[in-house]
Amino acid sequence: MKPSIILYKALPDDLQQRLAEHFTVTQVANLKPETVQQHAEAFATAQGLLGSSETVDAVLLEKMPQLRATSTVSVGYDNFDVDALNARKILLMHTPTVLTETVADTIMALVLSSARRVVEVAGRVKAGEWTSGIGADWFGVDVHHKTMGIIGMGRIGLALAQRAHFGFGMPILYNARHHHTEAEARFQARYCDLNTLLKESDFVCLVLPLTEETHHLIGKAQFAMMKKSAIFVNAGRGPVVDENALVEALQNGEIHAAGLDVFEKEPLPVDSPLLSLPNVVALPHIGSATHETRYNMAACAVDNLIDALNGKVEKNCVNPQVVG
Ligand SMILES: NC(=O)C1=CN([C@@H]2O[C@H](COP(=O)(O)OP(=O)(O)OC[C@H]3O[C@@H](n4cnc5c(N)ncnc54)[C@H](O)[C@@H]3O)[C@@H](O)[C@H]2O)C=CC1
Ligand SMILES: O=C(O)C(=O)CO
Repeated sequence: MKPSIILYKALPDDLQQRLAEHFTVTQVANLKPETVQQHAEAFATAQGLLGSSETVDAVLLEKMPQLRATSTVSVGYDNFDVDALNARKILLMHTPTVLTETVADTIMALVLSSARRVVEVAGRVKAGEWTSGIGADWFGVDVHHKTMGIIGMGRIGLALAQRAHFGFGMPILYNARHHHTEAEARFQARYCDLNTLLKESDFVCLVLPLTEETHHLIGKAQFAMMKKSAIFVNAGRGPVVDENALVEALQNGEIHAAGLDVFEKEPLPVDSPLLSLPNVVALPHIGSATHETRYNMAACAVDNLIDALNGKVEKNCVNPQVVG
């Protein structure tokens, strides 16, 4: 008999078919308590769980006593209670690598659009304000050859450094938990402590996972250390930044501008003060959102679940130690 799984995300037809070849699939809209209750039997017998963005905590796991593997269509897994999964020896699979280059492209888009005020001035053109030659009030600031500081030199940080170094001639500073010899050799990236990075960078780019350690890592004191001309970019996770402190830093001119793909609360509330600041480019968490990459992530997540339920955890597994 095929193992049963819960699918809580719409997938392309061919991937849905691939899942159905291996599993008995129950598709649900989300993992809200009402949904779980409505499909109680399917949750009670499911050995696998595949989807993205929803919270997977100890309360949900209690409803899934047979669960052996979860597969998220994302590289970040801060929405999972990993301790609770480990305690039950449930595997957690994720999708690193397939999205790396696309997310690095998005970060460069944020760097360029916030520095050159692309969104703001394009809006002024559409509003009919371009009626004569433009003056300094339409100007931005240069990106090329400015110093880029990368907080979190992992897969995406490295792909960002590559773009900034080879494409824009930017000196790279970075902070991470370990020295990154590849970044140092290929891009002459210089390791520095966080405070030095904040003080010396023209662009401060955050590509960190959300953990207990990184929660509100960047707050009032950190914005105060940045240059007044600094542009702050966050494409990691919203809660790594104290958003009230960010708003204050932007309003008080402590930093020049911000480019943001992630927020403390998503979707960003329509009354967020960030939305009324002209020096903020706010995107709806589109780091990996291209047709190609979202397909590749979904395909990777499907393969990951098939592998995990067959005991194969050589790649894309967050907690392979729970096997055996
Ligand atoms: N905006 C978006 O759509 C996307 C956002 N992300 C976010 O980007 C994060 C990074 O992804 P990858 O580069 O693939 O992960 P990765 O695991 O390769 O890199 C993370 C880096 O952060 C460093 N790090 C972790 N804790 C740290 C700390 N306390 N201080 C300094 N450095 C620390 C690690 O050493 C590592 O170098 C994901 O966890 C996710 O939250 C990822 C994909 C898309
Ligand atoms: O993969 C992730 O972690 C995202 O944030 C979306 O691609």
